[in-house]
Amino acid sequence: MSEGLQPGREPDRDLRTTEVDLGGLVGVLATHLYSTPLVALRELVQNAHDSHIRRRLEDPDSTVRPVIRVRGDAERRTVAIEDTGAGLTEPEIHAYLATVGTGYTRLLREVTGDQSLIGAFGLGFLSAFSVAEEVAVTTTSHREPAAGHRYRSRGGEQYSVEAVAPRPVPGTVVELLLKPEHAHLADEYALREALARYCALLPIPVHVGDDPTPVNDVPVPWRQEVPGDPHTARMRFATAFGRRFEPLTAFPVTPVDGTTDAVGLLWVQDGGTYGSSDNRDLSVYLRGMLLSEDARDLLPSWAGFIGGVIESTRLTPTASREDLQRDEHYRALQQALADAVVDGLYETARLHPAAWRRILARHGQDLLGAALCDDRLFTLLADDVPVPTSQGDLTAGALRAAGGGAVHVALGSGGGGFEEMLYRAMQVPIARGDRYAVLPFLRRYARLRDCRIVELGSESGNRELFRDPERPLPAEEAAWLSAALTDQGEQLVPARFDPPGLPLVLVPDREAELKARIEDDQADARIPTAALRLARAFTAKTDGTVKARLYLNLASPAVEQLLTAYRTGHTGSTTAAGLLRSLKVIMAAASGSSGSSGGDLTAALAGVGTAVAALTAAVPEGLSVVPDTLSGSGRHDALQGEGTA
Ligand SMILES: Nc1ncnc2c1ncn2[C@@H]1O[C@H](COP(=O)(O)OP(=O)(O)OP(=O)(O)O)[C@@H](O)[C@H]1O
Repeated sequence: MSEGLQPGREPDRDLRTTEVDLGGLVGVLATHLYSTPLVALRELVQNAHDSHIRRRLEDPDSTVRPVIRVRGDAERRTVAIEDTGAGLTEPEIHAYLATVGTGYTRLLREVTGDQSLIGAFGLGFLSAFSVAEEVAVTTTSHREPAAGHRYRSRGGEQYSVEAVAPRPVPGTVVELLLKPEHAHLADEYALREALARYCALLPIPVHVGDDPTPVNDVPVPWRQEVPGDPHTARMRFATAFGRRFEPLTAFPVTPVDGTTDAVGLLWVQDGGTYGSSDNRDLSVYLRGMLLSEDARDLLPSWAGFIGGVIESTRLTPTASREDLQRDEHYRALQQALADAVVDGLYETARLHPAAWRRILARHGQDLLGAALCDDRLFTLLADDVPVPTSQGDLTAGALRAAGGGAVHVALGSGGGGFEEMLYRAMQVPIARGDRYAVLPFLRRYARLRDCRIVELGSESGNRELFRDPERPLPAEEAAWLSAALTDQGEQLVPARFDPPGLPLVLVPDREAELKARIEDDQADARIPTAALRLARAFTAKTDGTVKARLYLNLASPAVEQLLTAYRTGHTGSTTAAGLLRSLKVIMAAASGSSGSSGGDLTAALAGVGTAVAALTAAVPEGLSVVPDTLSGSGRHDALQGEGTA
């Protein structure tokens, strides 16, 4: 610790008072405290509101109907905020309006305990100077209805007060002569837009210009006086408030015992969200006044589809009253809002099935991810949320039923590879594991519902697809088949798989594919050097000589017949093998997996013609090239196999 700072020791120096450069301070407060010029209007409307509350507290018998009116005059470049509240006496102008850091409002709240008063810092009025060249406040106090005073100031540092005629009814009008750069604030259309948001929860009607309808005329659904069905009232409010999206449903936020006092409304927004898109939109009000328009961090990060409005007296605003202190109340509210979203979705699923279906269709992708973040949400969504599959969106339950009790998910990115072709032949839908949250969601679903998950494209998934043959093929037969069926870079793998009608399938080696792509000379031009060096260091470890595996289905009648023919020395076996080889090439070309191998398509097509010609060539009476085994049901199956594949 330095010598100058010692705890507990009284300084024995002369105490002097810190000087304040008032001009500088006023300038900073007026110009830099607030992020948008509209905040000045909010502060002045809020003062008008507080003044009405003051009037009610001091003069409970008053019959004056509280009204706030804001007028813009584009030609004169002025905005005026008018109230019929308490007004100010001349000493009050000096003591409160013109004293930075002191206001009457906070005192009044402390004395009366009235929590509907908004002002606290004694700073807000200064914001008028951030948008105005000159400010005039003409006021008549309800205590001295025969006296009028006008405060005037340019810049806020110096001011004058003069006696003027009293206002017809007590109250105040604050007039701003706007700086040229803020002239747009005088546009009444823009004023209406901004004030509708700022004042949505204010209990006193706020009018713009001569409009007889207040900007805040939509009933606030969590206030008791709203008549009719609560859901209708909620939807009405959400529709009026949600600026960017139509609401699909709306549900309440209610105080959580001892934790938060927040009340309000949340809604599910229409408008597609994909994966990580974040359209969270939360406005926070304190004592009826908008504090923050973008308090999205109070909502759970997975709730990109939620909009809402809440109010709470426990949150502490920053002095600019545009943001919130991140204190324990803030954190408690975060938790409460996450619970409110989950409760609301449960309520929607139960009470509003049509809206629930729209939400699932609209936000399925987001909900898949959301379900992973919240256990209760997972339970709600496990059987309802649509999962993108090769056969369109399906629930995990439908996916499982169509997969014979297992959910199938493809890990590859392209889709449409051999797995898909194989499963299409079996009518089994495959979930798109490359889409946001699909794979972890299905893994969790499989654990919850105790069902099998088959991950295609992984080694275990391929093993699941291609089972080992019951008996290994004799080496000599395997060698003959390999020579007859494979092309360069292909490896023959005898196996058993479904459907039995499919005699063989060619599966490209994904790592070899990657290696070929990375080692391609042109990769230099497309991939940054450092990344390419790393990638090549990795692919150097993969062998890459096997570009594709040809799985031969020993459970297929066509293959069985072929082997029988070969074993009996039937002359047609070579022709039949040639046909299968052509089939392989044609299927690989059709499934788009012929890139790295698979043979020449033109040659394969020609091969079909040659085989047909050989099988149908005129032969002497009594000498058949087609043995019985191939002319019966086995042959029929073999042809069917070609057809289905
Ligand atoms: N329209 C008005 N009618 C009557 N009194 C007003 C009006 N506007 C301002 N005042 C008085 O001027 C005081 C200072 O206003 P100012 O906006 O600077 O601070 P505040 O409203 O008290 O607090 P905050 O900075 O939190 O808004 C108020 O407390 C109030 O006593």
